[in-house]
Amino acid sequence: MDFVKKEDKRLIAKYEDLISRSYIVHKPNIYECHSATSIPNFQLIKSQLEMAKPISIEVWNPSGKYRVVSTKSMPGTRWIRLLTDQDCRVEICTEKKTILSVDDILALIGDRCDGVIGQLTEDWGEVLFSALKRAGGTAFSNMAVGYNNVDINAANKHGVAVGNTPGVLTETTAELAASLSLAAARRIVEADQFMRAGLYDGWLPHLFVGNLLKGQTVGVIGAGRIGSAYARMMIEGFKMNLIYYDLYQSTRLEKFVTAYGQFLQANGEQPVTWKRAATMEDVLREADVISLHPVLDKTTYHLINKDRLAIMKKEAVLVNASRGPVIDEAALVEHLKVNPMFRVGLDVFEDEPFMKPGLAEQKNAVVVPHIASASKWTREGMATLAALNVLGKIKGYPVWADANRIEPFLNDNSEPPAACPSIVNAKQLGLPIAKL
Ligand SMILES: NC(=O)C1=CN([C@@H]2O[C@H](COP(=O)(O)OP(=O)(O)OC[C@H]3O[C@@H](n4cnc5c(N)ncnc54)[C@H](O)[C@@H]3O)[C@@H](O)[C@H]2O)C=CC1
Ligand SMILES: O=C(O)C(=O)CO
Repeated sequence: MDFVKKEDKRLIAKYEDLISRSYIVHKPNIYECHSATSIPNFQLIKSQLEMAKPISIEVWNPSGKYRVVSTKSMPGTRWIRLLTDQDCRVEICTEKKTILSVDDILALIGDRCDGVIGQLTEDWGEVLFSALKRAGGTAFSNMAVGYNNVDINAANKHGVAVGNTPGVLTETTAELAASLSLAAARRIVEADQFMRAGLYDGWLPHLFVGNLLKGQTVGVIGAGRIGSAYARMMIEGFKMNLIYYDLYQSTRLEKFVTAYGQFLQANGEQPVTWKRAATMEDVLREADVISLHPVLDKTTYHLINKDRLAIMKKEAVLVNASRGPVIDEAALVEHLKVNPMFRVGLDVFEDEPFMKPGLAEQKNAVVVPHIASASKWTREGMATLAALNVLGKIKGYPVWADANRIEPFLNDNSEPPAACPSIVNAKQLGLPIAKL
């Protein structure tokens, strides 16, 4: 008997026949090689295994018919069970490095792969989609709602369905944007640092004076799922008035504000109001707190630039929990330097994981590492939706007709519908749509 470390799995995959004949057995941390001497070229195989720079993986249901790769370990186990129950062999990359390169992912795809669950940090373009197609794959899903890291044209060219994970992260992300709004408006992080530094020596009238939100105007740019949920939180929670800018009218949001305003008035309070702005500049000029929630594409790249920062109120709060490049971050750093009362709350950065020079030193910036969707329920749900997107395509299921109504897929107590929850290029690929 001999042993090969589990990290050597990538090359082991080349010797699947040995594994299938039980010469090599999966154990939690190692591969146990039985009857080593009877395996032809065992020493050669072993030295190749030792020389290679392997991609370490963990395997579930090794005998599964369909090979599904996840480029990262994801929260929860339901997503794994849903795949293994449907005859999938699941390989999860356990490599220590945070961001996998295209070469790393090519190695994971290998010669035969039915589908991949990937992450927003990865560059999914021509190279990876052509490799996936060559390996027999037809399905990819981002574990994210945003898919600006994916070249949809390349996916279409190679007939690969691209999934994303809408809805399950709407409230969680909006709550983080609301947290950043409050933290910036009330200078929470600055005050925390002051306290921990032992500088507090008694209450003072001027100590960490910030902005009151009640009765002020909240501006939302991109009033889709998350932008609308954020708007409701700020309106309902802090009785702010709304001004929003989106390419489309958000009728549901407008109706909500109207009804809530009527409720407040009926209770003898000042009603809240809403306005759909004709231009983004109107939002920037009028709002006291502005939160960015559009998709990242050509139309929203550097949406907030030097000129647009200049028209915002000097004491405004700007929040970004969408994508970093929506703001010209270098221009923002300069703006923060000369406008100490202007504050920002940032979850995302232009050159993630880096910040532009100077940003970390600005006290009027609250910065967190892209955690807006980071609640347990949401992250487990994202993993489930991503897995079901890939599974559904592999099994030939239709695409769910309304990606905004994904609750049936998230119920732990029942089996999910036989459908792909959200495939963004379903139309281009001519995929069938499920009846709800
Ligand atoms: N920081 C984080 O962890 C997270 C970030 N996100 C980001 O938030 C984005 C939005 O997510 P959802 O609300 O679910 O998407 P959504 O599709 O419901 O909303 C996006 C909205 O942006 C609008 N829009 C597009 N182009 C625009 C433009 N040029 N000007 C103004 N509005 C424009 C769309 O009309 C749509 O209403 C995602 O694409 C993703 O990049 C999402 C979840 C978590
Ligand atoms: O879903 C997304 O788009 C994220 O940024 C992470 O939740």
